[in-house]
Amino acid sequence: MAPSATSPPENDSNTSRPKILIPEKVSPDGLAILSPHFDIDQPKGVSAEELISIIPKYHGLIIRSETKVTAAVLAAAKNLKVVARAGVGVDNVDVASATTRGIIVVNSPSGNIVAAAEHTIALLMAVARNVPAGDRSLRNGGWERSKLVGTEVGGKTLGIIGLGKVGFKVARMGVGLGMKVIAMDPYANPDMAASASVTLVADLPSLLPKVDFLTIHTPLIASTLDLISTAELATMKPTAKVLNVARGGVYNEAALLAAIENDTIAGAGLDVFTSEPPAPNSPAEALCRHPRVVATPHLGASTIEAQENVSLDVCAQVLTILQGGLPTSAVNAPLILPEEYRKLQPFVKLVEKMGSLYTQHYSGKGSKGALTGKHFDLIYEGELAAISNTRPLFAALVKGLMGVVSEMNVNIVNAQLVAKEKGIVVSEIHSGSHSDLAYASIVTLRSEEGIISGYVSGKTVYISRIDKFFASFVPEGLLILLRNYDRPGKIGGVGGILGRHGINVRFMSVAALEDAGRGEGEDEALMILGVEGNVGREVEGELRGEGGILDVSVVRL
Ligand SMILES: NC(=O)c1ccc[n+]([C@@H]2O[C@H](COP(=O)([O-])OP(=O)(O)OC[C@H]3O[C@@H](n4cnc5c(N)ncnc54)[C@H](O)[C@@H]3O)[C@@H](O)[C@H]2O)c1
Ligand SMILES: O=C(O)[C@H](O)COP(=O)(O)O
Repeated sequence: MAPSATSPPENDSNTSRPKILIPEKVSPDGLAILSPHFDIDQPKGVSAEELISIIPKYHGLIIRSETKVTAAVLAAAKNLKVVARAGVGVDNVDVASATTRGIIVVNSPSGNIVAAAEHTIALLMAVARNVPAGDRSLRNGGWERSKLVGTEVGGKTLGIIGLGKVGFKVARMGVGLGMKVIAMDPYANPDMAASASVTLVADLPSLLPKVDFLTIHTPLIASTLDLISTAELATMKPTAKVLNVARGGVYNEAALLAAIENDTIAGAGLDVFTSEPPAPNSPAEALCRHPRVVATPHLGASTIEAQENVSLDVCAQVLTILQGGLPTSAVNAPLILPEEYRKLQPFVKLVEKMGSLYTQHYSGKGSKGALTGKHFDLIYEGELAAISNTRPLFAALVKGLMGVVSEMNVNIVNAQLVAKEKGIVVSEIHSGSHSDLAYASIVTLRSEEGIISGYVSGKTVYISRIDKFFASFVPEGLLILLRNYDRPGKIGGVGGILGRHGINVRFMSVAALEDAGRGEGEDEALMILGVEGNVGREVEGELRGEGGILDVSVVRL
């Protein structure tokens, strides 16, 4: 069966434990979570070509902003289940390509927010008070007091573009410094902004001419690339200074350099660049050397605390994913609330088993077993029906259906794509609470050829129905399903055949027709045997030949 987000990975044939590659400096705190379970490699200075050549043997990749996880890297990563970004920005990861391949990308959305906001304030104060210039001068034997007169930030206007997690923290810190804070973010919550004494404005023309300091805290996306360029800078006060602790490219670097050189604006504090480190002879390099620019080498998240946070955050998620669970911060998967996760987890296992049972039980029965073009109803009854986000169950079904017939790595990230590609249509039906249900929740998989139902008790999953037969058995290990006439002596005959072939019977359950379902000639039962041993074609043939046996299927769950 192909490994996925809902099952532990198969190991590379040369290793005994799954392997994790960490080509950048990641705090050891999180690595301690992983080392008991996985082999961790931390090579230094891995080039793009080297990454492509070594990635096939790894199941997890943990990175920061320096490693470029390109489509070519992901194409070579035949065992990879997860790319974990120990930080926020995933602009160095080809997320679309990872999604297509079913590779989960996770990040740490909040671990370094305080660090980034504080670094913004550090740059704000540094550019306002010429701290680096004073330090440089003194080191060179100077004592330049009059040349380095700064400006106070208290009472000044701080403009923020992007009032998300970092932007909002910066806003609160700015207010704390006595600044007037105005912000532009079309998706910001106006109530939250008002509660933090931030005035929201509708657009850049309403913001730029007013600010003494401008800071951007958006991601770098198509709509924010070159957000501030020559035209925008020209509308600002010549005394204004700009800050960038978000991503290189939100200010056009050439335009920013020109604006500082021709006194359109007064200076800049920059932590991030379009190319890191800045390319030789590029505008970014000239900005870094400019006397009115304070520059740092992408240090926004580089605090001990932030690195501990992000490391713990992503390593916990890598462990969860590689052990078959759902991550808390997947970039390319639907979010699921923790309380929903607790409720859903056993059902994820159940539905995957049901899908796998479906494919194996109905396969070999002519075209009826084929999955392409098949329509399934996945029906949730009882408490489960009240949960709206059942995407993990949908994914578990597709994985279960496909897992036994395909090498494809199906998981919550790519399940919809895979289902579409294979022509599998699943209608999820939330059928509400029924007081007469025997269990708190029942899941039913219904298709043209039959019905499979199941339930969960504690952490154990059970199948309660196959077609017209009602049973209760744990769908685990090697099972033989025998449809037979419900007459005495069947069990002995079957037991004799299995015994002759050295097959051990772990359990046996007989599923009968519901009384109401008994009609004329319906004297059938379904025998479910949990077995250990090798059930080959010969055994199957002998079972089929046994008098009164109508149908045999062997499934491994
Ligand atoms: N320098 C560092 O070390 C460092 C550290 C942490 C975060 N970051 C970067 O900071 C940025 C912000 O991070 P965050 O966690 O606050 O992100 P976030 O997603 O919480 O916030 C981004 C905000 O930008 C807003 N936005 C998007 N497009 C916009 C537009 N065109 N105009 C105005 N607002 C727009 C969004 O509505 C959102 O509120 C990211 O690029 C992240 O990678 C850098
Ligand atoms: O996106 C982020 O989290 C920051 O830019 C931090 O990047 P880093 O992990 O490379 O310091």
